[in-house]
Amino acid sequence: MTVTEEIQALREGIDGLDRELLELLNRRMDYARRIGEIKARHGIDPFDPAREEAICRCLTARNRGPLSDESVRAIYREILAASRILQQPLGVAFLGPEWTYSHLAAISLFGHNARYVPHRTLIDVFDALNKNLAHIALVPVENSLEGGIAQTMDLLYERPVVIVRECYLEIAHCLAGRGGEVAAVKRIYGHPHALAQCRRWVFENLRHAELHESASTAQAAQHAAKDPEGAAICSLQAACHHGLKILAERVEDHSGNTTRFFALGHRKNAPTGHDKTSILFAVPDKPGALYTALEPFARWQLNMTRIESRPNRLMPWQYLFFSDFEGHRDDPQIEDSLQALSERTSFLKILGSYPRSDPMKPIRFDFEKVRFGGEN
Ligand SMILES: C=C(O[C@@H]1C=C(C(=O)O)C=C[C@H]1O)C(=O)O
Repeated sequence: MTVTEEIQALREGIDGLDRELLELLNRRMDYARRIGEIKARHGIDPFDPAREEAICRCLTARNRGPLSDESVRAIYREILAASRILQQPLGVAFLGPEWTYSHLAAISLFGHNARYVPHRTLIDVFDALNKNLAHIALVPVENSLEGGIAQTMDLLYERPVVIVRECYLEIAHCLAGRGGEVAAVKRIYGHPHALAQCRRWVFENLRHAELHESASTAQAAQHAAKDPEGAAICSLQAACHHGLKILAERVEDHSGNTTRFFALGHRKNAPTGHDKTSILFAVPDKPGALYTALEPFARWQLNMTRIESRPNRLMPWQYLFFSDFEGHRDDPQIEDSLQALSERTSFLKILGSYPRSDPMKPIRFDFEKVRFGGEN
């Protein structure tokens, strides 16, 4: 057998499997369409994030390779997106323009087959959800280097929203320009957070360049595309989208730069057995108030994964606490703790229970694939 014949024989195997896969996928879509019809008749929201996460979790648990678990998830992200679109295209509002890290986070959760609508400000993103112009609002919550995103925290306090998903995205910045070399760059465009995250690299490599703040990393790429002597600090995807050349990769000062995002909706999730719950509360101004409020969580051995305070802007010198812990609000121990908490706090808002993601395994976008699609 020649090499060509050998490859041809194996390709026949692949072609046969692809035909079977297509047949199976269409049968799967048919079930989803039928479920969609039942949901439409009964006014049920077509999108069920907890069910989707349960499917992915069950499949990755069964997976014996050679597919990696990340690949199984990536494939199912798109299968689920194609399935959802048969029921109703999912409208996702995010902080634009296109190819911001928020856009990438949204794609990592909902696949390429959704109706993504960029908005100019975080307030507009929340408004899109509250005015029912989108099913989901995708917002950044905290960054591993810079901490909580103040405006998101304030809006979570003010607006009636429910957290339905979380995701951690690795923030990998590049320096991208219209051409030339790093040394020829006279102006650097970047979002203030991105500039701050690359401060040392810029000092060491482009000490004399002027720094220009942009409203987003994607807008920085737009500016760089118009300035022959300029460059942007942005994602590879934003650079490719604006036809920029990658002058340097991974220019952030610390590896492990990760941003956490919330997908907000209106409907409470069912438990998946692997959830996290986020709450927001204020305590009365008296000794031991915070300790007393949290005591039931310790008694039930609930794992608190975050606690962060923000000034309450409606009541000066009072504080709001944002806290996350493992488990679902319907779990008996958490129900009990939340009941006790409501009696010991001056304000309590349960922001939602949602499938838990691992901050140590953030979503990474495939660099090679992006470069292949771009100019470089
Ligand atoms: C088909 C359904 O609707 C949507 C599509 C899903 C799927 O394709 O498996 C899962 C959850 C929902 O977001 C369902 O609720 O089961």
